[in-house]
Amino acid sequence: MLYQHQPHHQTSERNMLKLYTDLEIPQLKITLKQPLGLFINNEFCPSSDGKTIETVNPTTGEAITSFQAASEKDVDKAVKAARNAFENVWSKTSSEQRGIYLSNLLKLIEEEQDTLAALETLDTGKPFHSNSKGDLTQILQLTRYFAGSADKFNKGSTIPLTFERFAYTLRVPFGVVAQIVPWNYPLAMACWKLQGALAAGNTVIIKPAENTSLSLLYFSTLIKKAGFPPGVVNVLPGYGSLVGQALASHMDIDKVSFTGSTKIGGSVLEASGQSNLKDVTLECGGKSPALVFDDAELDKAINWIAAGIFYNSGQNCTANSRVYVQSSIYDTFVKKFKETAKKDWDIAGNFDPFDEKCVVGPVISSTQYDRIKGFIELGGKEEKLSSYQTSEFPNGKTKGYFIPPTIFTDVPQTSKLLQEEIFGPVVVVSKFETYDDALKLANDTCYGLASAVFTKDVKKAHMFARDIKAGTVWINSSNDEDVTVPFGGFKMSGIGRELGQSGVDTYLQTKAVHVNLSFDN
Ligand SMILES: NC(=O)C1=CN([C@@H]2O[C@H](COP(=O)(O)OP(=O)(O)OC[C@H]3O[C@@H](n4cnc5c(N)ncnc54)[C@H](O)[C@@H]3O)[C@@H](O)[C@H]2O)C=CC1
Ligand code: BAL
Repeated sequence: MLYQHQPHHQTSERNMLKLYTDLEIPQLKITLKQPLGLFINNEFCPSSDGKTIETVNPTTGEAITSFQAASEKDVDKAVKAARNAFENVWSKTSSEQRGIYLSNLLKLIEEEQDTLAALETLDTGKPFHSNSKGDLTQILQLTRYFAGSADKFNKGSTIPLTFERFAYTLRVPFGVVAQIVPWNYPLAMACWKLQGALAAGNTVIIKPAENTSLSLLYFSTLIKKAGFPPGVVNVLPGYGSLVGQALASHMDIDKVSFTGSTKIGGSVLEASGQSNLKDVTLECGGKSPALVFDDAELDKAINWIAAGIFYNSGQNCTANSRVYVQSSIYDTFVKKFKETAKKDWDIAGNFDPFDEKCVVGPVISSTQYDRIKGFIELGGKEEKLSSYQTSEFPNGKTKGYFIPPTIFTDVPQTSKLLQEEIFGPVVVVSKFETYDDALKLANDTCYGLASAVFTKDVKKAHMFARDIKAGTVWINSSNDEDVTVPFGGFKMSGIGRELGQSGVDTYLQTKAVHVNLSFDN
């Protein structure tokens, strides 16, 4: 690497002024100029108080570089830029032209996809070939979709009232939108939100997670190259408790969209209520069930379920982290599930996520590593549960945050491991007898993000789709998203929907216009 190691959270004169650094990713022979500043009005700038945040490579536990961390003053500056761009430029730009800017962006993402994917792997540890490139494929699909939607989803309707009166509705953007995104899919989650908001005609201030800001900062250079006018997109890296909180509380922001933990989602909602009642979209946590009935195609079900929990090291809000299996096939399922986990998802001593053979990378941070390890220890030592790990913890062999896929079996419904979101490669398996039994267990959670059912019985599958309280239901698959399909949660998993037409609708509000043709009254 060309970067210099900096001790954690150090603020120095040199950092204060540093707006770019050269990064080299030797495995892919990629060298890039990494922006490190706040992106406001299409320029990278230092933070007002000179604070920086160091970002760590989870594969090695070592620092990559430090970037500027926004202050409250910078939030105000970005809001002013976004407000000015909305009122004077973007609200007067045609929807067709917005689509053209998004199409320009699509072309640039296509050209730079390997660099963006490489940055994602460097900063998150997710395997380059099996994960980061997949994230970029999805980003290209959704950018294409939203570019095409800019002049299509903003149509209102006409409502006849009486002979001399009618009304029509306009679908108009909110104005200035704040977006707060997490670290599990840093660029993909940003693009789920950003492209939809831009297609709808809003200007945006987007905050990446403090531990994964590099890809979005690099992406900002493409925003400028694509021709978006200054102030339409502003990227504010910084701490959630400061920048995220300031955005959620800001009096001149019209909408906030957040993805992350249910706890912080609640505080974003509260901040809106305590400030200007800005519109709120939340994508929060999950503890998604997968049900396997005795008539399921067992091997296929196991492949889907293993991918649905171990992909991205289990750091998926929709991960099928609770598996319920009908008792008559339970033992066979458990045996085969362990075999599949070992065969397809073992870390296997591979600690380089740029290597094609690496399918399970490290988890994002030492904090998450300790948290997930804590759950595994709790399951074994306190709850005395049976478990299987595809291999030992690789202590001493790497400084990265690698956690071997772990399966807990015969887990009671009351177990903490079954009730709480672990957000790692850890799954609990339990048995059920009847459909009613299984449904009750599946719905016994405060979350309602996603669910999966495996059966050849069409009636049972659709009954489950009807009865489960979750925003997504997969029948004979799991975690296979599509950018054209709406996504979001029931219960404490969130408010609102993203992707598909909902991904634009969520950034539009309805204005009703009443027309009176009579001159008499
Ligand atoms: N639903 C999902 O996709 C995600 C869920 N999580 C869950 O959250 C757990 C903890 O992870 P964290 O990184 O702590 O998640 P988090 O909810 O704190 O972070 C998500 C985003 O919110 C921002 N944020 C933090 N505090 C804020 C505040 N007071 N106001 C506004 N924004 C704020 C962060 O900077 C980040 O950009 C994970 O173990 C997992 O269970 C985490 C990331 C993504
Ligand atoms: N698959 C993207 C949403 C999530 O799992 O966090």
